[in-house]
Amino acid sequence: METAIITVRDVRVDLGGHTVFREVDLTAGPEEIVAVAGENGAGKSTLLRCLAGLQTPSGGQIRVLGGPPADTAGFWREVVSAGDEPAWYPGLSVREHVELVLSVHGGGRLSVESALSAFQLERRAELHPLTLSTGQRQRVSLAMALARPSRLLLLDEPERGLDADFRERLAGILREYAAQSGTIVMATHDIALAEACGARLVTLEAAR
Ligand SMILES: Nc1ncnc2c1ncn2[C@@H]1O[C@H](COP(=O)(O)OP(=O)(O)OP(=O)(O)O)[C@@H](O)[C@H]1O
Repeated sequence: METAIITVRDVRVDLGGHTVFREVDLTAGPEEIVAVAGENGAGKSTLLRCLAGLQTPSGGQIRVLGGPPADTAGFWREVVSAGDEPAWYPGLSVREHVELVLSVHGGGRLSVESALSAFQLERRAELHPLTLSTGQRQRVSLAMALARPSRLLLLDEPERGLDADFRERLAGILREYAAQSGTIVMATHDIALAEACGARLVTLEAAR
């Protein structure tokens, strides 16, 4: 029987005195990519925060990797979350940012060189991320997320800032991650990317 990596049952989130969404159900298994679509404000980022243990639901149940999601070191050894632009370390190049992730979380998935190559960053490797374009910085952020070993990727609008060619390339990278027993849940406004990934599309409806 397939082991669920994520189970969301009848979840509701209230924020600032308003219900963001209610009655949300979601499951994701190994080798599965789930794309969460929905209008601005539907709660896609909020749902990802719940899956990351960074937001407690107001009702319902969430299990991630067999237990409630928890913002703990053990949890983050298996889970990678990439959304808002990370805080770039002063004085560290693109290459050193990737090296830093691998030195903290362990290597084994992608080498520094293969991560730089997969994300077409070789010619920018010695620069500081803040000297790169928006899309190039997004590629660094994704390279850091994909280089280290993990079982679950939580991606908030991974397409942000990426050109059409690179979105196509990203679809292949994400498919490969899933094919290696990974699970991905991503919030996206790019249905073509979701389809190119072979993702199961789930549309989140904002509470009215
Ligand atoms: N800390 C907070 N306090 C009050 N309301 C919040 C808070 N965080 C989010 N919200 C509200 O929750 C709703 C959902 O926000 P969220 O960012 O999850 O939407 P989204 O679907 O990711 O939107 P987008 O497509 O624009 O990225 C919004 O109406 C937002 O204003």
